Amino acid sequence: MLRAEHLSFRIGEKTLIDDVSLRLTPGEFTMVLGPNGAGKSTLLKLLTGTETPQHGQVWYGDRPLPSIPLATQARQKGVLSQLLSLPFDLSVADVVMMGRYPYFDLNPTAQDKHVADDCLASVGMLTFKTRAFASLSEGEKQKVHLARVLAQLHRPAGDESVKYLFLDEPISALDILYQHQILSLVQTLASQTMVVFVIVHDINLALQYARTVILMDQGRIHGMGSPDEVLTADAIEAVFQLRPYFLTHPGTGRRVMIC
Ligand SMILES: Nc1ncnc2c1ncn2[C@@H]1O[C@H](COP(=O)(O)OP(=O)(O)OP(=O)(O)O)[C@@H](O)[C@H]1O
Repeated sequence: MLRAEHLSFRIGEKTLIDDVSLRLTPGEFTMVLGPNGAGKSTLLKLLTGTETPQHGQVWYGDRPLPSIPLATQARQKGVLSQLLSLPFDLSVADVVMMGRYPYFDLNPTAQDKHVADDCLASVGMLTFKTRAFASLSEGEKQKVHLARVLAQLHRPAGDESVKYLFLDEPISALDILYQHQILSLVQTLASQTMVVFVIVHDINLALQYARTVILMDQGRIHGMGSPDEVLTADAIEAVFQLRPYFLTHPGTGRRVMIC
C-alpha cells in the first residue's frame, strides 16, 4: 500500500499540488488523467521522492518514504519519467542493464543478463539489443526505457515483496498496437502485488485498462475511483471544458468516449 496524506507543493507563489491525499493498493492499475498543467507529473514526483512536499507525507507500506534507504528504494520503486534522452553513447543492452544496477556490484551476473533479455523481449525489443540507443526512434526508446524499469522491478520466484511502478506518459510515442500491448503488460504486472501509477492522456485507454482512475485539475484530485464513477460526462466537461459523448463498444459493451 502507498499512502499520501495532505500533500502540498509550491514553487514560489505557484501552488502545484494542493492538499492531495490518496491510497494506492497493490493489484490495482491506477491511471492518472487531467489537463496539461493539472499537476500529474508533479504528484508523481512527490510520490516517488523526486520532490519533497512542503506539507504532508508519503508512506510505502508502514514506512515514511524519506526514512527508506535509497538502496532499498532502488529495488522496490521504478520510475519512467518523460525525459528519455541519455547523455552517453550507450547500447540498448547497456540501458536495460541500468535497471539491474541495484542488484550487482561490478559486473552483471548471468541472472541479471537473463532478466534484462526477458524484459527487452517483453516489450518487443530483444532484436535491438546491440543497437546504439541514440539511433532508436522515440517510440523504440520509450520501449527500451520501460524494459529498464521492468528489469529494475523484476522479482525472482518466491519474492512476494510489494513493488511500486510509476510511468509518466509511457505510451505517448507508441503506435496503437504497442499502446495496447504495453498497457496489457502493465495491467498484468499490476495484478502481481505491484502498485502501478500511470499518467496518460487517452481517456478511452483509461476506460479500457484502469481499475482506478485519478482525475486531476489545478493541483487537486477532482475524482478518484472506478473509471465509470470518475470519468462521467460532467466531470470531463468540468475539468477539460469539453462536453464528451459516450457510445457503447459493439464488441465489449464498454463505454467509449468521443468529443
Ligand atoms: N519550476 C516550476 N516553476 C513554476 N511552475 C512550475 C514549475 N514546474 C512546473 N510548474 C507548473 O506546475 C504545473 C503542473 O505541472 P505538471 O508538469 O505537474 O503538470 P502535468 O499535469 O503533468 O501537465 P502535462 O499534461 O502538460 O504534462 C504547470 O502549470 C507547470 O507550468
